[in-house]
Amino acid sequence: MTALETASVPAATATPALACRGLSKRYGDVVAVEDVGFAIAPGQAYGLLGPNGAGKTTTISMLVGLLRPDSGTVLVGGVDLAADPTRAKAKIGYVPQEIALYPELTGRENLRFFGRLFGLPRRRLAARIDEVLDLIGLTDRADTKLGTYSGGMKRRINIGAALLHRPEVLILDEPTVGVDPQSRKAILDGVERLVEEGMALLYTSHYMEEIERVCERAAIIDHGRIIADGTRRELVSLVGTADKVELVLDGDVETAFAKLRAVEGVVEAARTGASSVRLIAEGGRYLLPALITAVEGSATVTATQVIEPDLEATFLHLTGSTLRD
Ligand SMILES: Nc1ncnc2c1ncn2[C@@H]1O[C@H](COP(=O)(O)OP(=O)(O)OP(=O)(O)O)[C@@H](O)[C@H]1O
Repeated sequence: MTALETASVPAATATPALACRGLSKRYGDVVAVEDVGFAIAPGQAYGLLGPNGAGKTTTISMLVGLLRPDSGTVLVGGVDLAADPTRAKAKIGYVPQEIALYPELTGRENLRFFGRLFGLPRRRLAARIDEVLDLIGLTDRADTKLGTYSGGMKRRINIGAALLHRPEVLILDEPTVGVDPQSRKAILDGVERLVEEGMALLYTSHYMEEIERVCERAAIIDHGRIIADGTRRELVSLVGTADKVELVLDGDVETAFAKLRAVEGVVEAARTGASSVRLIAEGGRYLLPALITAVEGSATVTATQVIEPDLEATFLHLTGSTLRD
């Protein structure tokens, strides 16, 4: 079961770790972000899912105080970012897409450098670096030069740097783009651990599998606007409850196809090959026995696949384009 499926709605009374309302930003004629708003409770992971250019990075830049919004407000742990930027920013750990680290220093030395920048006292910092290295799974490589690290390991050090000052909110902008599978796993595992420990997380990605795994709730963002938000269940229900059912048949496929089309619940049917058909069916996963029975006497079903609606399907449904366009 994914995080999105087990979501619980946070108590309305809790102060959100991060909240924004009415955020908008234009670049000349380009509306990069328009009227974006959401709230993330402590211990909750919130996803921003959208294709490249949807406005995710612009949104984040406004949330972390790097870009002044044309309009809208940002509250970090109840602190207004515009009114008290120092206190608000101290609660945020931000990991940008670009990696900015020192290749001649070791992983540990890079973390020490960033810790000193944050003004963390030397003794507390050493212990905190050990904790962070454990969390990002790089204790073993901590004392080798960063220049020898893979892209994914560098990204993990970048995440570690953002965690040193124990932020209340972690903001990750496409953290797994271009990283190796081992680092991807380490990043996702580490992030899940942090959320379990009570950190609020904002996670942007155009990989819907990651959003589904990590985030309780998500917003689908396209052309700068949030076009839908909610739990996975709420989001996919926008597509309807129909499943895609693919069958491979052996026998008189033409007759079997005609019989399948007539089964109650089948809303669409297409031949996808000499012996294969694709059906769109309400509750398709429960309809399989009826489909198999329906073709008896004409053909036998030799393989089946049921594809339930996912966030990708939701995105396609809402925007008419795929996430990876
Ligand atoms: N500095 C800028 N000047 C002009 N236009 C910009 C600028 N930054 C972003 N844009 C435009 O604003 C829109 C949103 O861009 P943004 O980078 O926020 O999208 P994104 O979802 O983060 O995509 P990506 O993952 O590719 O960064 C795009 O149309 C982009 O071209």
